[in-house]
Amino acid sequence: MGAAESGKTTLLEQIRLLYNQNWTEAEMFHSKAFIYNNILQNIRILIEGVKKSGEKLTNPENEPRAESLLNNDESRYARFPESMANDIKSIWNDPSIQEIYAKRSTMNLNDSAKYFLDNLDNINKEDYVPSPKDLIMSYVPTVGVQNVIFTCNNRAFQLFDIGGQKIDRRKWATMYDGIDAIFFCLAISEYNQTMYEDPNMNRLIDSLSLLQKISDEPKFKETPIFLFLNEVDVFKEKLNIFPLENYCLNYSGKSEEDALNYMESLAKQATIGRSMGLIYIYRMFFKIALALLLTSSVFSTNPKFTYFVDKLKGRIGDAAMNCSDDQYAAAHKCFDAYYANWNAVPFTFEQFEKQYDHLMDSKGVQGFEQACTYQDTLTKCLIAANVNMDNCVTNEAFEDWYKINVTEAEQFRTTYFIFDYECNAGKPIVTQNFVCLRDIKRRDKKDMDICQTQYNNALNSGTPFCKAYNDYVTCVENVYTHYCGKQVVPWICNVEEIGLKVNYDGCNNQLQNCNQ
Ligand SMILES: Nc1nc2c(ncn2[C@@H]2O[C@H](COP(=O)(O)OP(=O)(O)OP(=O)(O)O)[C@@H](O)[C@H]2O)c(=O)[nH]1
Ligand SMILES: [Mg+2]
Repeated sequence: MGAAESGKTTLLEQIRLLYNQNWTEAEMFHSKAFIYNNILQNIRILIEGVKKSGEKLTNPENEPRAESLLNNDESRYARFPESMANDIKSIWNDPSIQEIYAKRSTMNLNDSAKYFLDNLDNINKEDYVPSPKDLIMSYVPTVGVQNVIFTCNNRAFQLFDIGGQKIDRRKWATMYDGIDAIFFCLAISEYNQTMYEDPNMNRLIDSLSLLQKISDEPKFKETPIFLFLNEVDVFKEKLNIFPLENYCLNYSGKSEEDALNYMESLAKQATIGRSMGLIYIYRMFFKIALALLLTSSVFSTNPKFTYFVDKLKGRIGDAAMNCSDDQYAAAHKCFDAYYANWNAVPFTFEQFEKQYDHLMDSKGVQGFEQACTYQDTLTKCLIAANVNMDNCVTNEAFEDWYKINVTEAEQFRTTYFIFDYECNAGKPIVTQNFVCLRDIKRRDKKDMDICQTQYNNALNSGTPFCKAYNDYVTCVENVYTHYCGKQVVPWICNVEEIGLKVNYDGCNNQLQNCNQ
């Protein structure tokens, strides 16, 4: 859900790409028609932009061409005649148009204008077939309902996409039954824009009141909302040109981060009264990059990217969270009791590690045994509450409970799994080699840095991520063998692999067998 042009269909298309769902010929045909329409609309907006600024086109020959484009067919959904295509190209390359394009955030210009105008030659060919990237970049207003079915984590999902223009919203209520989760898109970049449908209505205000309406809808009382604060890229670009305080009078922040936090606070206000487990807010930092990257081989092997894709899949998986509010609250209590043992104040991962090291240093192997009793109590508590770490205690849960950022949330959550291993299957190795394993962290700093550097270099030179990670694990194993002996290899191998697998499961069959 979300207002028009907030990115709903873009999100759906990305999901389709992730799950390898091809477009049908009819859809292709439909989108292709809109690409021509997008091109014409965009060049018209640019011409109007030059006019409004009181300027003229730099090349006088372009003036009559521009007039004819403005006065020609209202809209166009097919290839341009040769002469019209040439006119558009000539105008697009006009310095005045390029200058106004540079200031595009002042206009309601579609973000993909440049992409399509630059590619006009190709698009206007008789045998042109839009690429996935073209389809993602185009804006095809959704009329009625689209639906996609895909499988993630062995669960089948049916995702509906509905039109966000005012006229379409009237039909929304007919879809409210049987919905398990809502993806809501809010284009935060629109704070300075008004609606096509209602030129007196600010788009951000409209979007927020729509969000509030959905959040307050009795039928969605128990339905989780995944809120995507979208178009962060455009938002950041705009901030310098249109200061946020001119539009949001009670905003007094200074930085980009302040502005983003402010937007998030508006979204929170609109969803006030929802329990934490029923609203998840994400910032779409990746703009529409996800699908574009997916289709580009340069990026699809980039570890950061594959990691991200996996996270998005995880998030979609979260929609299926078979974790009730009660389980979520019970899990929170289990972790609160666990962390109370550690007395890490302030509650940061660094402080937690300090407390851990202190216990190991002061009490030796007994300290480790003590840490394992905390861990056992925690695990028992989670089992008693029938809580599954995978779909209930996500990184987002840690962020939510402890008001920490995602990096720290990941560190805390990963530590749970590593301790779980160390206090069970890995326990004999840890207790038998305790002092060496404890002290190696300090002694081997330089050797470990070498492993890290080799790993970074491998990635930078294009080694596939899983191979680079595997080589890194081998390197670390060698360091541990050198100081503590071969018997500790299964331990370090497992610790390193768990650290990866908790957050990314794309390498499972490509990592070495740790033999334990
Ligand atoms: N720069 C940028 N553009 C985006 C982003 N998300 C979507 N877009 C573009 O915005 C346009 C509108 O996106 P859609 O996904 O079609 O919008 P919608 O919410 O489905 O709109 P309706 O179907 O009319 O309700 C498309 O041209 C997208 O390529 C983003 O995060 N950043
Ligand atoms: Mg749409």
